[in-house]
Order: sequence, then C-alpha cells, then structure tokens
Amino acid sequence: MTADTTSFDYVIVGGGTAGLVVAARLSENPDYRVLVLEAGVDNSADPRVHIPALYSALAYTDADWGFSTEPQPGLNGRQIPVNQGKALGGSSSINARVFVPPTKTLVDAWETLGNQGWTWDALRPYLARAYTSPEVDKSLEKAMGIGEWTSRENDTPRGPIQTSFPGSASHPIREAWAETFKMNGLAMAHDPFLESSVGGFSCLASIDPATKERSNATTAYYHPNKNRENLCVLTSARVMKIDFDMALPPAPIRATAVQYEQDGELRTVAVAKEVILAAGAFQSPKVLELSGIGDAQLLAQHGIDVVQDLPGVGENLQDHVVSSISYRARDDLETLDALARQEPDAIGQAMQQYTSNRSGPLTSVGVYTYAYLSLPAQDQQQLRELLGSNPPPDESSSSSSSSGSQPPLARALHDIGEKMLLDPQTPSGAYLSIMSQAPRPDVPNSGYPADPAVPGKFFTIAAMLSHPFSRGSVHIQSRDPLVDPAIDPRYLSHPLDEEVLARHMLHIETIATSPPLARLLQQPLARRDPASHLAADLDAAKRYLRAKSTSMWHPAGSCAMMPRALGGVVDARLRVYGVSNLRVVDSSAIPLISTANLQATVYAFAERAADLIKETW
Ligand SMILES: Cc1cc2nc3c(=O)[nH]c(=O)nc-3n(C[C@H](O)[C@H](O)[C@H](O)COP(=O)(O)OP(=O)(O)OC[C@H]3O[C@@H](n4cnc5c(N)ncnc54)[C@H](O)[C@@H]3O)c2cc1C
Repeated sequence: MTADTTSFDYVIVGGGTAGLVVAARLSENPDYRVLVLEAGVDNSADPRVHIPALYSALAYTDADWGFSTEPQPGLNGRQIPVNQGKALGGSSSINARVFVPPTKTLVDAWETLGNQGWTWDALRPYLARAYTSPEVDKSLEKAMGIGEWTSRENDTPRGPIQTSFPGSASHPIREAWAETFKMNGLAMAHDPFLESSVGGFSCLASIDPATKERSNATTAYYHPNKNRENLCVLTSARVMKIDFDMALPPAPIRATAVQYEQDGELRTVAVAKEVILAAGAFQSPKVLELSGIGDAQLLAQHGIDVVQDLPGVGENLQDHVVSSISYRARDDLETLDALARQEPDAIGQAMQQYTSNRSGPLTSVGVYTYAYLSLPAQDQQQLRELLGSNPPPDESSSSSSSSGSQPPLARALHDIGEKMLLDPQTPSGAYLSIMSQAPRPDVPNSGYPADPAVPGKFFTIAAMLSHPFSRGSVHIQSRDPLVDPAIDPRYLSHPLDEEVLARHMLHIETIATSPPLARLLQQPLARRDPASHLAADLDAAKRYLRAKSTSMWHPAGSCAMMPRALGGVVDARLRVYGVSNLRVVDSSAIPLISTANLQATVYAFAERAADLIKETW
C-alpha cells in the first residue's frame, strides 16, 4: 500500500506472531485501512530462519532482542537468557517450531479467572482455523506413533500455518515413545488438538511438509496478503508511545495516534478506530508504561504523566522453566549430535541433502515426541500436604504472596492450581524428547557459562513446569524507549514449583528405563552430565534444577486478561481498562500460560481476538 500513511483505521504495534494474524484478518475487509509497525525487518529469506535445524543460530543476531532476566534467586542467582524475535513474524521467526496445543483444563481456567466465554470449546475452532494438520499415510500411522489416536484433526487445508511431523517418518523414537507410554497406561487417545489430555504423543512442528521450510506468521499470514490495497506493513519502525485524548470523565480516554521512529525520524500516525498492541510479553507492558498506562507510582518515578493508573501492567509474568537429562544413546540410533558439535563434514553433508531434495537432519530440530503428564499417585498425598502448608494469603493481608501476586489473585491462582495439580487428567509437566545432547552456547554478558557439545550420541528428555504458581514482573527502567525493561520472572520462587518440577525430573529416569524406549539407550543409563544422576533423590533433583534449569522462552501474562480487581489489564474483549479503543492481543494478554510451547495458543488467541475486534465495528 503506498497511499496516505498518516492515518489508519487500525494501527497494530508489533508485526509479530499475534500482530500479523490480526493484520491479516482485519484487512480481509477492504473498508478497513490497517497499518502494522514492526521494529525488525522481514528476514524470511535468511536460511537460518527457514531451514529448521538452524534456528538456534539466530540467537543474539539482529533478529533477536537478546534479553536476559534479572538475577534469579530461585536459580542460584543466575541471569537467564530470554530471547525474543525482533523481525517481521516476531518470535515465530526465530522459534524452534514445536507446535503443540494447550489442554482443555487450562483454557477452561481462563474463564474461571473471570474471563467469560474463554473456554476450550470457544478456543478450539480458532486453533483449527490457524493451522493445517498434515496428511499421513494410514500405513505409517503406527510407526509415526499416532496409531492409537481414535480421531485426528482433519488434514483438509484449514489454517494458514502449515504443519508436519518433522524429520524422518521412520525414526524409531516415535513408535518406541508411544509404546512406552501405552505400556504404562498413558497412551494419548486422540490427536491432542482435538481433545487434549495426558499421555505421550508424536508432536507437530510448524514446518511446511512440502517445502520443509518454516511456516510462520510472516509466510502464512503476511506474504499471501501483502498486496492488499488496505494493508500497510512498515518494518524497522519502532514504536515509542501511544498518544491519548484525555477527555474529561465520564467520557472515556481515547487513543488518537502512535509515535514511532523510522530512519532516524520520529513520526506520528493517527488512528481512526483502534490501536492494537502486539509487542510481546516483555514489550507490550513497556509500550503501555511509556504511554502513561501502568502503576501510577512507577510512572511518577520515571516522570511519566499518568493516563490510567493500572497497577497490573507488567505484573503476573509467567514462563515455563525447563530442565533436561541427556542419556547416551545406542550407537546405531540416528541423532543430531554431529550437528550439535558443528562438525564441518556433518554440516556439509546435511546441507547437501537439504538443498538437493529437502531431506536429512536439517529438516527438523530433533524434537519428535512429547508427553503431557500429571504426577504419579504416590506424589499426590505429598502435594496435598504441600498445598496445605502453602496457603494463599487471607483477605486482611496487603502484601504480595509467596507466588508474587497480590492476595485476591494469589487466592484465585491457588484454587485453580490446586485443582489442576491434583487432577490425574490434567498435566502438571510437559516432557519433550530431543534427538541429541542439549549443549548450551555462550550467552553474551550473562555469566552463564557455555556447555560445549561432547563426542558420542545422546538422547535428551526435558521436562517443563506446565502451570507455574510463581509470578514475576517486567517494568520499564527509564522513560527512554531504547532502554531494555527489567525482566524478573521470579522462577521457582513459589515453593510448590520446585517441588512439582523436581518430581517430574525424577520421573524422567522412570521413562528412560522403561521399555521399549530403554532399548534405544545404553543400559545401564549413562548420563552426559554426572550431576543429572539424580538417583531418586528429591533434594538432588532440586539442586539440579536450581543449577541447570532455564527458560523455554514462553513469557506470558504481563498484560493479563482478567478482572481489574484481580490486577487485570484487559477485559474479556481484550480492551485496556479505562481506554475506549486500545486492545492488547499477544502472549502478554494470555492470563494463564499454556500447558507447553506457546505458539499454537498465541495463533488461536489472536484469531479469536480478530473476530472480537470485527464484531465491534
Ligand atoms: C528462541 C525461541 C524459541 C521458541 N520455541 C518455540 C517452539 O518451539 N514452539 C512454540 O510453540 N513456541 C516457541 N517459542 C515461543 C513462541 O514463539 C512465542 O510465545 C510467540 O511467538 C509469542 O508471540 P507474540 O505475538 O506474543 O510475540 P512476538 O511474536 O515476539 O511479537 C512481538 C513483536 O513486536 C515487535 N516489537 C516489540 N516492541 C516493539 C516496538 N516498540 N515497536 C515495534 N515493534 C515492536 C517485536 O519485534 C516482535 O516482532 C519460542 C520463542 C523463542 C524466542
């Protein structure tokens, strides 16, 4: 679009995962003029973006905001890398592409928190609208580990995101994983996108099955629509703040314009209908605070005029903590360790396979299987006691609780958490397998030591805490828009989080010794890191977590959709409290983090948000 760029019906701040979904859906109506302002560039031609196995090479490049947390007391004071995409497509342009759904109980809990109409039944059609499930030859279903599914999401094209079961269809891990969980009574009965529950399953990736390239918000939602006359996407355009018309009460405050910097110039664009904030979980709260919406005391500290006193902005931050154990694999198992060690011969051969016929190890990131699990029955009684000894604060308490939330929210979260933790049909941990060791690259300026890859073949099982009780925050440190926000997720600050994740870590050992999976590993088990030999010792598991766990890069909840009395920032139609035409649509508005990796949930959330916006006008 080349016409007048000084005024639009909708201005979307952030052309990331959610922002591009909303832009594509709103611009379906030719009467709406839609502008997207994105700080990064369209880097989809970069091989590191589109070749699946190269995603980690994007960390700390121009495509990454390169954030780290404040020192985390719950993780031995370490500063944890929390990378975020700075590109058209946002984090969907740098992520690992695992494509897994939230569970029914989790999404239903959004409504329990006070968001009427946000249930699994309401969200499910939007998950289906966001992606296309891959076609699978019937004869391959057993080997693919999906033979037990009595129903599967339809493979007729539905949504723009293309998905596939990544890597080689015949890799033995899929069937071995599915059989192992089946023998323990934990086969996933259906495609988890249809009726999610507990059990082991082969997982999808947002990789186009035809091209074996990344399918993301840019390729799926923007490129097919980029010639629309009414859609304008500006890249290298960094938003500084939103301007408001401060009408006298009772007239509501209105967003009137957005200020952004491009090519060294400060520009302003006027807004006729709405501003939609989609700058991600760390930067949507930042843009609100810089614009005068947030905790009045914090804004005053930075000399920012208060437009709306909304103390929930930047609070309720959640993320998935993850920890893993790498086991020595059988010598004949196909793994990605040679690539993890960056061996030139292996890279050359893999590149040759990929460029000649889109095959070989570069077609996946080596994550083929998942499991959503509750804790075994023997842990339930202990958890009951732990829940009893960590009660939420009472009505009279005015300070924040051990979870990091104010009392009313802490009570609501305690009740929801208790229900989910004690329900055997609700997972409290999400496990993933990786077909290699999990080395850690050097993280600039973090004091986070590199952990280089070692010789040999490995198979890694990681566990993430699905529903953390801990809550952290993200706030501006300055009124200067170029200064990074202070990110403090308070990982494992709630005592129950460490207790739950430590038990899941011990369960990893049970999985690794259960046949038929165990037959793919060297037995007796040999671990890459001696400290990961936990020997059924809960204290050893807790020490290991504090020393080794990290972020899975899924920040959420920092502009939460919740009642204002609970510290919410947006209502159930995603409108910022006190402002008539400003919404937040991205991971920051999701009130309770998804069960596992977040992108599928963000796509569905944004699809539904687009309908809510369309209903308004
Ligand atoms: C390294 C990594 C690996 C991941 N792996 C997976 C995975 O395998 N599977 C999975 O499901 N999830 C994964 N995730 C998480 C998932 O990708 C994110 O949760 C999701 O993409 C977030 O979407 P969003 O719309 O909230 O934010 P984003 O997609 O990050 O979009 C925010 C956008 O806003 C832009 N922006 C920010 N501030 C401004 C400003 N002031 N002006 C203009 N633009 C601005 C950003 O540049 C960005 O484009 C991963 C994330 C990362 C970072």
